[in-house]
Amino acid sequence: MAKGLLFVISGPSGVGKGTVGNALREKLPEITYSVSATTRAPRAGEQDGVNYFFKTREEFLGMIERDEMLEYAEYVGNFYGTPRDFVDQTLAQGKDIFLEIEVQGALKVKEKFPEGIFIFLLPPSLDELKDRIRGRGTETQATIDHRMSVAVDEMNLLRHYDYAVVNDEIDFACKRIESIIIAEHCKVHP
Ligand SMILES: Nc1nc2c(ncn2[C@@H]2O[C@H](COP(=O)(O)OP(=O)(O)O)[C@@H](O)[C@H]2O)c(=O)[nH]1
Ligand SMILES: Nc1ncnc2c1ncn2[C@@H]1O[C@H](COP(=O)(O)OP(=O)(O)O)[C@@H](O)[C@H]1O
Repeated sequence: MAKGLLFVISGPSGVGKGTVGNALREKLPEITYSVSATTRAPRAGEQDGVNYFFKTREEFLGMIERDEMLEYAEYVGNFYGTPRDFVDQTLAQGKDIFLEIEVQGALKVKEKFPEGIFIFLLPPSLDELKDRIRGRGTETQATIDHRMSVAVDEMNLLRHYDYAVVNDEIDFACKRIESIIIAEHCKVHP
């Protein structure tokens, strides 16, 4: 059986990875998403095992030590990582897997899975990005400033990606990603 394809959707905080990811899941329910582990505190409405596996720092470090992470990154004071087994099992079953992760982690995945398809989600502008992070209302001013400075550094890494998708309108961004998925499956040499 042919292995599935690994897609990584990355980009700065607040660009709309979660929003576009949710819209994509609604349109394409057959898509399998990896659930990350994190040491960040759950936000209102987030569920353990659905949005993230919420871990203590000790538990997370244990997973790293046991080599259970495909990649992990420290991002704005918390750890985030992709459990390796689920990704391997999904691909072995011939299914595609989607990772929605920040930029450092995406580049680590690229070292291990150079055949992966790396999609960078871009904001229409930096001002719009700041408005989106602020509008979400989940971050303090200090965290917003920190996330914005990280965002500028992250955008400089666009050249390592295969595709750039501007998230101007959620529907348009989804269409672009769907088109990429279709095109990748039509490749003669995937
Ligand atoms: N490297 C890495 N980044 C992740 C992982 N899971 C989530 N992230 C990223 O970590 C960043 C912060 O996530 P979060 O605190 O949920 O905030 P939000 O995505 O900006 O709402 C985002 O860019 C996520 O895409 C992971 O497993 N590995
Ligand atoms: N295309 C879009 N147009 C307008 N607002 C958007 C768009 N995509 C996302 N947003 C808003 O921007 C904020 C950040 O989106 P989110 O999905 O949480 O980003 P990320 O997961 O990349 O951090 C949310 O309030 C979301 O509703």
